[in-house]
Amino acid sequence: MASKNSRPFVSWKRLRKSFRYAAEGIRHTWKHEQNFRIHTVIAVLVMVLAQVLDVPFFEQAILVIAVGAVLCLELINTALEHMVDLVIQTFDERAKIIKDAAAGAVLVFALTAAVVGGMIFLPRLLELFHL
Ligand SMILES: Nc1ncnc2c1ncn2[C@@H]1O[C@H](COP(=O)(O)OP(=O)(O)OP(=O)(O)O)[C@@H](O)[C@H]1O
Repeated sequence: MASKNSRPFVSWKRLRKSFRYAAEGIRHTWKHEQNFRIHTVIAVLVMVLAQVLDVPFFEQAILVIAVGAVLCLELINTALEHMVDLVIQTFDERAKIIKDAAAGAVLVFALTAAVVGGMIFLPRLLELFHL
């Protein structure tokens, strides 16, 4: 029997497979979760606006982290929703708490990202429109 230790340090086949499965998870979430689609479109618009307003590189990096984290939380929220549905098919107060808390985590970080976006964009937009 081949032991785990005899595996190569990097198996390109396994690496390709793990990327494929991750892409399938993202595709599934895009297809079935409206909030993920909305956040993805907002993420793209935020990065386009950052280019248009010539936001400095470091602040763009902060924006990338903020929008990326929102999308990651959406994916984790979707995973949790499915896990709960797999384990509990009836109404259960604990299932409600798990789903609501996970949704709350997405909301908290989405609001945090919105504040970060406001801090970066608002002064530039006000200056642009001479306000
Ligand atoms: N098994 C359950 N027991 C108790 N409450 C549940 C259960 N499943 C869902 N809920 C409640 O219904 C809400 C919506 O759950 P649902 O699984 O439909 O997720 P969703 O947020 O609507 O996701 P989607 O975007 O896929 O529609 C949850 O946040 C939770 O309050």
